[in-house]
Amino acid sequence: MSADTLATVKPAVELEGITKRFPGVIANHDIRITVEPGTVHAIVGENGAGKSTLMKILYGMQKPDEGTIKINGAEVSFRTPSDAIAAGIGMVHQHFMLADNLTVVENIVLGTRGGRDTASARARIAALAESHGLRVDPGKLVEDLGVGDRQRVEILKVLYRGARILILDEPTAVLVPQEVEELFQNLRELKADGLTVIFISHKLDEVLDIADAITVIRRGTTVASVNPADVTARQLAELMVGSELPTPETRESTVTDRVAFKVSHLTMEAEDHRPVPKGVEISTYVDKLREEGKRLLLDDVSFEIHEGEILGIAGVEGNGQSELIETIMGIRPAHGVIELGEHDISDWSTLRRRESGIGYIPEDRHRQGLLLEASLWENRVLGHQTRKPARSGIWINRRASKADTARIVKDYDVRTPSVETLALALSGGNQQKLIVGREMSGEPKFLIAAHPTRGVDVGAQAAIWDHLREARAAGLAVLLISADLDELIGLSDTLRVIYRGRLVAALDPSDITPERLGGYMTGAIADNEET
Ligand SMILES: Nc1ncnc2c1ncn2[C@@H]1O[C@H](COP(=O)(O)OP(=O)(O)OP(=O)(O)O)[C@@H](O)[C@H]1O
Repeated sequence: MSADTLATVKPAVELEGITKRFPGVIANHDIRITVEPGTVHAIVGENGAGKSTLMKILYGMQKPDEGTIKINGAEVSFRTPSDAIAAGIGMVHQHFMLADNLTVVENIVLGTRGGRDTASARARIAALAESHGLRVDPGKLVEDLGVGDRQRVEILKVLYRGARILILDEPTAVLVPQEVEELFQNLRELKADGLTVIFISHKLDEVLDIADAITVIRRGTTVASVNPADVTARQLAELMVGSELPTPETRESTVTDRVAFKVSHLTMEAEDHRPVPKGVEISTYVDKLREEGKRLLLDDVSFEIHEGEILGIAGVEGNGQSELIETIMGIRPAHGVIELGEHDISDWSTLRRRESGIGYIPEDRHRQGLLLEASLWENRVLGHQTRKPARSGIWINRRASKADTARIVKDYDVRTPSVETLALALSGGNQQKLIVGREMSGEPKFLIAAHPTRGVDVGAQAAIWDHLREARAAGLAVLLISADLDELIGLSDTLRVIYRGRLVAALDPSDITPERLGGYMTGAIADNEET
């Protein structure tokens, strides 16, 4: 673009003096951001800094109390997301909103006028995909697509609705390094085509890699707008938190020889669960299932975790991680044996498993982790009703529960006006900190940590890692499942990879790079062991 045309081009988005108040909290205060067209503009900030609120305002989901929004120089006032879409804004959510049982084309046209898979719809999608370099097979069922492809479908979906300004909410949280590189390539092409991308992320090195401009939000207000060429990731993190950060400690093994948790030959069929016929060995039965060509969601999974050990399981989402966790928690049946310490717990109820010392940080904090309509202290008690501090005789001890919630709020730096606040009023990262605090407070013997720091900022992430390391040093056994490869490599004592329901590799975390790990996860590097 030449200097003459630049002078006449209006900013794609101008936010001027945006303020949004909730009871007891000012989520946004006098926010000022200018996003130039044809750029990737990153917005970074701690948990609860106000990023989501701001994006909801820009996407018409919430109304600001004060301030103006201009799109391409014209002032707008959105009442609903449809208004924002009509103005050329598209939102790609972190959790994909696709129907698994429909094809790529059907998903893209769903909900648009016409809304059917017609030849002209197909032609338009093919043209969009071609011109923006968004490679994906239009006739495939979404359930057969990998995570990176699904994200491309989400991007195509908003482009199909005419978006010229795309908001991406933590788009790399679910991707392996190779997919991140592909996404960035896609974003560069979109930018070259004159589209504008607003990119929300906690991963500062990625932000520095892809963004043309970065705005830092702290405690609801814009504190800095920086050029990525002028800052390091560390300086950016310090701008975000307003103080200096701790450095990661060196690894010291705390692994003992006492087995805390063990699973043997866990196998789950895609079809309905049927019991293993009497007198038949599980491994013989599994071989038979394989011979019959049955699709296995878990395929003969065996491992043990010692006291003081963190076992990390890497894998692209959808390769059996959820099934594994659900089986261990007693939510979904599978063949095989599960042991906690001395006990065979395969037939125990979920409640009994929890009461016997299994802690669980679930992967979906909204569906499994929190009652959003309940207060923080009530959420503290959730799933721990029968134990201290909740239980006092047959009653729930409110005073003790509230005091313990206040302790968690302090120890885990949960940003909230009070323990009476409803969970839904907390930012995503602060909800996560509350769950981690609650599950660690139950003093579990064995902890399932599924994406324990998803959506939390660098400061809170370091704090959660410290808590996990401390508990491990005190003898806790942890099963860590995470899409954050640095987290997996940094925390795990032992690392396995799950691919199509099978544990395919046993790796030494001190001797692996995220890129090689990504290779195992996508099947590009084959098994390094047979069982
Ligand atoms: N509906 C609501 N009611 C009350 N308070 C709210 C509501 N939505 C957000 N808040 C508060 O506004 C503040 C900003 O939250 P927001 O979700 O915008 O933060 P964020 O920067 O997106 O955080 P994260 O990185 O954790 O997702 C927080 O203190 C949050 O508790």
